[in-house]
Amino acid sequence: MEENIFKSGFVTVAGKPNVGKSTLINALMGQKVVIVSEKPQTTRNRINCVLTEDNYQIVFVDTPGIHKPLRKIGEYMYNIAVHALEGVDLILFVTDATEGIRKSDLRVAEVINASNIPTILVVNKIDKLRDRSYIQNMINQIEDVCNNIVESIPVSAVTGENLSELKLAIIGHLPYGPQYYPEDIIIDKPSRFIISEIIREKVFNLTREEIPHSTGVVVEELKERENGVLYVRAEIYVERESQKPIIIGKNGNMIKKIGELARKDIEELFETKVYLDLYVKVREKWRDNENILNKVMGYNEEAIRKVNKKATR
Ligand SMILES: Nc1nc2c(ncn2[C@@H]2O[C@H](COP(=O)(O)OP(=O)(O)OP(=O)(O)O)[C@@H](O)[C@H]2O)c(=O)[nH]1
Repeated sequence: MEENIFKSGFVTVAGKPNVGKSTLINALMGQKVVIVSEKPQTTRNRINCVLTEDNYQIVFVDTPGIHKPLRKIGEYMYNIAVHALEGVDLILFVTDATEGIRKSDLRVAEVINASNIPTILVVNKIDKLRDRSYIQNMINQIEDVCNNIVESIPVSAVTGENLSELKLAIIGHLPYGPQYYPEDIIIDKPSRFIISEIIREKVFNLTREEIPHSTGVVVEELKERENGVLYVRAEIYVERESQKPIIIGKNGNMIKKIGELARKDIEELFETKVYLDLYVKVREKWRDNENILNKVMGYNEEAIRKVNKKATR
């Protein structure tokens, strides 16, 4: 492959929580690689998703939504998101068309403007709009704050409207460059992380109120047994004793459901039979416990620094 005809680059997908960043990445990737839920602040970590074709490689950097941090974990998520803007080739700034432009979008716009990195504004969820005449006004409001917007494209990550135009625009703004990852890599995280994310997605989607945000998942053991079955032992952390029975559910129904759905997804992804052993543990205030965040969940300063593209290359 000649380098001078191959385009490549790191593309950070940024925006406030719940605007559809992860859904957009899955749609552009053509398969589900990152978790999605209808609740804000689902994405907690930085995840690189790699799309390789004959003449280009796009490395999408999925980030937590940029929002005011309330806890230690929120601070971590904020830092990850802001640092993920450093040193990349392009930013996709995603907004939610159904909400209009809010103060929280303008705060993100200021952070993106300060980065000086070429940015495509993506106005998402247009499938939900009854009147599309407001879109241009939203674009103008963002362009007033962000001097680095190179193009603005309304899309729907769910119906796929305008996604091929968006993909062409992304490739158009990428530099010529090397293939950073081998073509069989689609996500640059260890298996344990990917599995814990799949389980976390099920908890997020099946539980309500404060439960989803109070839970964390740690894969404690992962090994292939002699019969070819992949054995996974994972712990679901909750913050209070009273939350434990909610995750377990009546007669263990909830944890069974979480396990069944997660097992199916893990089996599909790893193309093997899986035995999933789930436990619920109370870890008081784990979201403010630096030791748990750093050592157990891998949310640490080093991980934040690693978001810099130069370090990844
Ligand atoms: N109707 C519609 N819904 C969408 C679209 N894109 C995303 N959604 C929904 O919006 C919700 C949030 O989507 P996510 O992809 O998890 O959003 P996110 O920005 O990654 O969220 P955080 O992880 O909180 O930062 C989900 O319920 C999606 O199904 C879209 O184009 N149209």
